[in-house]
Amino acid sequence: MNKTAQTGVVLTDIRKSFGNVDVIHGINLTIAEGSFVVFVGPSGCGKSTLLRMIAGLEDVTDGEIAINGRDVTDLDPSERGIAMVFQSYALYPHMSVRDNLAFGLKMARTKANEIETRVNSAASILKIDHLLDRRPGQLSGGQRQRVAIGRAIVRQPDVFLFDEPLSNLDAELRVSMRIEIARLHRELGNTMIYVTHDQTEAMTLADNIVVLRNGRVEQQGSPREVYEDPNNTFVAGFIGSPRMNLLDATWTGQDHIDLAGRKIRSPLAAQSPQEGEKITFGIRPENLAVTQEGNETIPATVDFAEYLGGTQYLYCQLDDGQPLVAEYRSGPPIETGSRIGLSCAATHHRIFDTTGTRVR
Ligand SMILES: Nc1ncnc2c1ncn2[C@@H]1O[C@H](COP(=O)(O)OP(=O)(O)OP(=O)(O)O)[C@@H](O)[C@H]1O
Repeated sequence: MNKTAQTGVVLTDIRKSFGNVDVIHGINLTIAEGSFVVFVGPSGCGKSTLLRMIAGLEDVTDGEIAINGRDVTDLDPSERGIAMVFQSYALYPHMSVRDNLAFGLKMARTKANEIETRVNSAASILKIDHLLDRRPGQLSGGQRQRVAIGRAIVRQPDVFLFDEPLSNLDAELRVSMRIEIARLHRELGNTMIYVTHDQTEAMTLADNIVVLRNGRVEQQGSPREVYEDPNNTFVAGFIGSPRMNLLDATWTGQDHIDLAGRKIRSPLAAQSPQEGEKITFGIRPENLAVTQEGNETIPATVDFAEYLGGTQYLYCQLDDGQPLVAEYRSGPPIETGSRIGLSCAATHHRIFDTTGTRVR
């Protein structure tokens, strides 16, 4: 299909090099109109570079970017129908909030009454009406970030781009601003593309997550898909906190694996590894059942029991020395140093081959 006939944001074989260093290696992505997409990945994986190329703040070395059916690859940022919110707020300190909100519209020669309508509407959506006459220096961090978002709203863009907008805020404010941004998306319904290295932010905001590593897409899917059905050990280990346990094990055939000297039944689908083949056995902390040590369970020693009130994270060691985290919710707290037994239903087993690719 012709890429420019599609709505939303379509990236076709996007590449980026800085000098002779290739940082984005041919990314193809379709971001549906009206969706909230989050780019996540470790530091340096190319999240911001990709966002800045969509914004037009960075040239693409090769490939095409289309927004709502228009090829914008070579257009200036102001011609793309986007508005970007930066981590640093980028407000003008000598101007009032009202003038900060209005500035871009004035530059674009928007009529005064139209500016007033849009500024008042954005201020009302963001609940900053009472702050319009203040200067940025007289605002809290959270209020400044609202003004920065307001400046994007008044431009009525097709696509909002957020580059780690909450990372300068303290933990509590980050949570409340996260809820605000989710509300904003529901109210406005625009396409939003959001960059963060915080996978909790990604999970809670996104309807679609793009997991990046070294300038490549490792997986794109709903939060549930990337959490429940990671393509590989990288995604499995990156999404989720505490992360999925990824343990060395051996496929022993006849629907069994050997983990730390214990045989576990784990029926494998069509792509079974060879008998005796090494595999990586993945299991989320919350899917481990903690009981007393016994024949039917995997024995472990609790190195550290973290008590969080409603739940406990048990940092354990299997008898072959492999570390593992188990989440424990029922029963009285377990003490550091305890011996426990672990079990897990086969539906929660995730099996990866030696290349890290998921086989089940
Ligand atoms: N102007 C530049 N010149 C040279 N290399 C750059 C430039 N900008 C970014 N890079 C490199 O490109 C790669 C991707 O950087 P980018 O900022 O996109 O990563 P990121 O995933 O956003 O990281 P972070 O989470 O740390 O912000 C990094 O290796 C970085 O060093």
